[in-house]
Amino acid sequence: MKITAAKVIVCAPSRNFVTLKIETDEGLTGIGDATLNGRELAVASYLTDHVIPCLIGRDPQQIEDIWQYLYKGAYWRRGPVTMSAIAGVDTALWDIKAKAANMPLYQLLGGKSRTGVMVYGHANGKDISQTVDEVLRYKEMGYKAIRAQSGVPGLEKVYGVGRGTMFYEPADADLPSEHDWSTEKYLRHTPELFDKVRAAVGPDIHLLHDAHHRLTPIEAARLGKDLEPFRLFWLEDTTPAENQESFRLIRQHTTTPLAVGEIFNTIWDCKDLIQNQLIDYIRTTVVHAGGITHLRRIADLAALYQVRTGSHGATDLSPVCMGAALNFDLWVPNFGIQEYMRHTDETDAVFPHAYSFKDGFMHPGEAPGHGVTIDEALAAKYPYKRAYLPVNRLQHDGTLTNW
Ligand SMILES: O=C(O)C(=O)C[C@H](O)[C@H](O)CO
Ligand SMILES: [Mg+2]
Repeated sequence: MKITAAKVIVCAPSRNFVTLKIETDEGLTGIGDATLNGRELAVASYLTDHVIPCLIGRDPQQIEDIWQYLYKGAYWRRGPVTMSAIAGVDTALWDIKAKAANMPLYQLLGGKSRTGVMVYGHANGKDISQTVDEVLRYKEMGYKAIRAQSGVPGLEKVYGVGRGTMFYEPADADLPSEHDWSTEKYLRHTPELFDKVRAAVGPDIHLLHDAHHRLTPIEAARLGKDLEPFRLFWLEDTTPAENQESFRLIRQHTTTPLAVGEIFNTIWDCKDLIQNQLIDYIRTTVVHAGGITHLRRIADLAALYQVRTGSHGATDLSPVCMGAALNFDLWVPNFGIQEYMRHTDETDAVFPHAYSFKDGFMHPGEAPGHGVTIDEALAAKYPYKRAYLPVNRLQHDGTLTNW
């Protein structure tokens, strides 16, 4: 088999997505997600100008060799743009291989390890009472795991609090909008939020929370301790993880399980965190961490240390990524949970898919490949529209801080 053509499709049905489509001389095609929120065109150019010319004529069945060729062959390794581009290729190649075998991708990876993929949904509200109501609504819809985020009194705009319900899109303007931040207000408010949420939802629902990189290690340690009575499934992204060592301090102070990794691109970003057992869940994804081929490597390392997977699944990861992730999740032995932020009907129409949700669990479906396709004619009706993530400033003096 040979790769005869490849193209990048950029479209914006409700938000921007970058999709790579690979064609072969045997008529089989595969698609991969290469979306990088706010930097979509950089990945599109990386693929069109630098990667696609290297793919033409290669055997698409040699997934490992092509992965190594793109990773080592560029000389310049790692980084979100490179690794999202490699992920787009890798996902499309796994799609082709599974279609050639006439199997859903999870079968090719080794078959299913579980009956379904437990996912967590996003409940949020402008204050505690609205957030509690939303958590109860998610429980009603069948979710077994729910992430709770709420507005903080005295802060105008906070990550995780949407303008509507059931859909949350943080990339909200064509230049970065500005949020305000006060760690003191947030640390005062969040334990109270979980006190109320836990009391309302009962002991059996898994509760999660995302601090979105905004704390220092010692502040994170304090939050972890304060949340211990409410038995969280995980506390996510408490502090930036460029310095993996900083998680040791948090770990020394709290038994609240820690999750991190949605912005990681390679195994090198989490090697120390995993080997020193400083985290409980690794959140790397198919699209931002080099595709199925590399994610499998990370999961295998994590398994040695009883760290489980909990892949990122926000709306900026396209349905193509979700389809691939669900196949991966159904197979991976050390699975923990999968994030599931529902896409809009517009997005779903452009990306018809075999996956489904029932009673808090998802299933990738039985279609050959990863089970997601793209309606190119419909995609063409939604041209790219620049949209950026916000930035954050400290409320008391305007210093730029982590968003
Ligand atoms: O889903 C999450 O946990 C996030 O933190 C979402 C991110 O803000 C989003 O993917 C940024 O593009
Ligand atoms: Mg997050």
